[in-house]
This record gives sequence, C-alpha cells and structure tokens, in this order.
Amino acid sequence: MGLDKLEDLALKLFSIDAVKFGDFTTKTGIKTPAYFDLRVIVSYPDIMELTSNMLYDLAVKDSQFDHLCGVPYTALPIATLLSIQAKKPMLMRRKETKSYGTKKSIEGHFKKDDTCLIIEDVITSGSSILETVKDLKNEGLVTTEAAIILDREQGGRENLAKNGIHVKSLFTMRTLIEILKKHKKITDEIVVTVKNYLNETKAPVIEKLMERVILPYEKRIDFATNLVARQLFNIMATKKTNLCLSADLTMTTGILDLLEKVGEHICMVKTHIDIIDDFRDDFVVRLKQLADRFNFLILEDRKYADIGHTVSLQYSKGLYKIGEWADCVTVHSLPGEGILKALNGSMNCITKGVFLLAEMSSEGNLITQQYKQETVSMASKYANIITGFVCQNKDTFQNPGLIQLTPGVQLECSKDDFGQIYKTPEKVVVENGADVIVVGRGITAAKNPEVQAVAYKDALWKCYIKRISGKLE
Ligand SMILES: O=c1ccn([C@@H]2O[C@H](COP(=O)(O)O)[C@@H](O)[C@H]2O)c(=O)[nH]1
Repeated sequence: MGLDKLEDLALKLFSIDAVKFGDFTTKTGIKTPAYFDLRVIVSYPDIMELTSNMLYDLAVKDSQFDHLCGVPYTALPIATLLSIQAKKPMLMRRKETKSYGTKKSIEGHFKKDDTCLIIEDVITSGSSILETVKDLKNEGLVTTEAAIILDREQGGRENLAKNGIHVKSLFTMRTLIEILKKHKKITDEIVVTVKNYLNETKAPVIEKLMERVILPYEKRIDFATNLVARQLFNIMATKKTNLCLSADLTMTTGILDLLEKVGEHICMVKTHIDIIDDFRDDFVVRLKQLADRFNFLILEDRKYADIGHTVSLQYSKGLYKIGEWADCVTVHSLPGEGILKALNGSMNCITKGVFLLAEMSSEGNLITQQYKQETVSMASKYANIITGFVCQNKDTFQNPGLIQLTPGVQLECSKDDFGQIYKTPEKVVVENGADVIVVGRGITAAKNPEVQAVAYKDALWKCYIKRISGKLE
C-alpha cells in the first residue's frame, strides 16, 4: 500500500479529531496521551470510503473467507462498505442477545465451519474482538483473521495471535505519530510522550490495570452488560457500601423493621421468601417501597436447580411470583444451560439479573474446579441476564463487568453447627476478591443489628478501599 494514501488518511483522521493528543482517561480508567474516536468518521463519507478502500487493499481482496463481521458498533459501517466492495456476505453480532424472537447472537445466513473475517476500528487488548470471535465460534463459525484500522500496540496483536487470530492493521500507534510528526501536526514532545507511554504500558501493565479486583466499582459500570450489575455498581459507588444483608428472618415485620433501620447502610437485601411464616402480597409491596426509599436492590436467593421449564414457572407463578418483585435471583448451573435459556425467556432481561452459583461457602460441598469453570463459561452465552457469580475466590472469573457475591462472612473466622464456614472481611474482600458481601446472622442475630450493620459496612468498605488502592497509576 502506498505511503501517500496512508499519510492522506492519517492527516484526514487528525483533521476531524478522530485522533487526539493530550491527557485523557479511557473508560477503563487508564490514563493515555493519545485518544482515538473513530466513531466520528460516519459524518465524513469521503473518509469512510478511503478507510474501507485501504482496508480492502490491505486485508480483504487477497484473503479467503466466507463472511465479514464487524465488531459492534464502530466497525459496522466499515464492514458494510467492505462487504459490498468484496461482494461477500456480512454477519452481524448482537452485543446483547435478544429476549424475544429467535434470540440469535449472530444475525445472517451461514453454515457450520464457514470462515469469517473480523473488521474492527481500534485494538488495545483485543478483548472486543475475542468476544465477537467467541460468539461466532459458538455458532460453528471459524475466525483466523482480523482487519483493523489502528493497533494501539498494547498487547492486542499478541493476545489475538495467542488465540489463533492474525491481525492486519492500517496503522500502529507508532506509524501514526511518525506521519503526524513528519507533517508537523504534532510536536516532538508529544512524540516522546506517546513513545514513553507505549514503552511503559506493555500488555501485562494494561491487563493489570483492567483487573477486576483493582478497578473501582464506578469504573466497572461500562464493562457490565446486565442492567442489574450496572445498577449495583452504581449503588455501591454512591452509597459507599458493598454490604448485602441476608434477611433470613421468618416474620415479615421482623424483616421490614430491620430494613427500616439498616436500609441506608446496604446495597442489596437478600431474601429467602419461602422461610417466611406470614407471607402476604403486601409484604413485597412494602419491601419494594423500602428498596426505593433507601436505594438498595432485592435478591431472592431461590437457588433454582430444576429443568428450564419448571424454573420458568417457579420464577413467574405460584404463591410468591418472584419475577414480579425481585431484581435478581440465584441459580444453580447443575441442570445445564436450559435453566438460563428458560429464565432468559421468562425474565424481563432489561431489568432483571441472575447470580449463578459457581462455588459455595459450606463445608464438604461437591463443587469441583471443572464444575466451577464450566459454570463460568455457561454464563458467557447469557451475558444480558448474568449479574455475576456467587463464589468464594477471585480467580473464579475475570470479567470486570460481573459481580462476585460472597456469603459466609463474619467479623471473626468461625463455623456454625451445620458446616457454614465464615471468613473475615479482610480475607474475602482483599484476598479473595468479593465485590458484594452477604452477611446474615452476623447482623440479624446481633443484640443491636443496626450498630452491627454499620460495623460490617465500615469494615467491608475499608477492605475494598485497601484492595483498589493497590491500583497502578
Ligand atoms: O454458598 C452459599 C450460598 C448462599 N448462602 C446464603 O447466604 C446466607 C448466609 O447467611 P449467614 O447467616 O451469614 O450464614 C444464607 O442465606 C445462605 O442461604 C451461603 O451461606 N453460602
């Protein structure tokens, strides 16, 4: 490809502010002296055409593939232009699986083992491409190549290569700044700053900065697909509490009175609706009023574990009609993914969520390493309804958009008479990566539950601050 054309495109991208230099913070909280916003090119048809012509020459015209797929959303218009130019059919990946109709994550006609070329605007770690590749793979499609506009040179190319995907890019960050320097669009000082930045932010550093356990809750909102997860991150960040009260009391007045006292200190209440002796419909009305007043969510710890059809009935019908009032529910992965498929169909996926049990706090439970890993991978197909995992360890999952809900917590390490194992706030939050911490009898059985709730809230928040302050600048 002629350098003139590349230079022309670089200068045009610079002129429309698709490429900027200064002090920026990315949505993941990483500081950067260079910022690329290629979304703006949709306003410039000539630049869109130039970009797609150049990608066509670089990576499309001589490649063998059956389909093109743009990574949502910025790359979609470019992928469309390339599809027309190459006369190759396009596939579209839905970021969120539809809750109605066919529920496909990949739209378009294809056959098993068809090959697909990925189109993307910018790569940093390569994670967006990998998400798209995973969905394509789940549908039986094969991906080995990606054509991109800009490689930020921060580990994405290597990461994708490890996953069998060869990247062809129009620019790297270094080639782009060299062109802009040559044409006196940026100063030598900017060039040095960007090069130093690239040397300092090699892949492992970037990966570290995006690590779930050191990102603050507010920075994780943008990673979350499920709305309940987004709400929960937001509530925790604003109320400065990661305490979930497990209100395991058997009389409705006991639960409501307790929530009147501790509502302001919690981000979520966890219920076991089937242990309540005097359940009446107005209980859930009052529960929801308290949740609105104090801004906390409601998790019904139902631990569904039946076939999908039965679970969809248990969720929406019967005495408790859980789906009508609980923001989220707990679900076992034991019966297989039919349970998630059914809930995906019967839940309002826009406003509801699922915590999938990947580990338990009880002594002698039968969950194995393989069970845990398969649970996490099962969840990835239902990202729109998965709020997070009930688990005990930080390495159970990596995605910063999901929430680790950890029960089995008291101020001192101990056990109850039936195998419940309690760990301390320090252990579960700092060492084991808990995001939302479930405390039941530690509060409900205390002489003064309100005072004890504040003690837990303060201890847990202190541990969270300690954990994220290990963050690299
Ligand atoms: O692995 C698990 C999953 C769920 N739970 C539930 O959390 C609370 C814990 O109550 P404590 O009084 O703090 O022990 C309870 O409702 C369990 O059903 C769990 O403990 N472990």
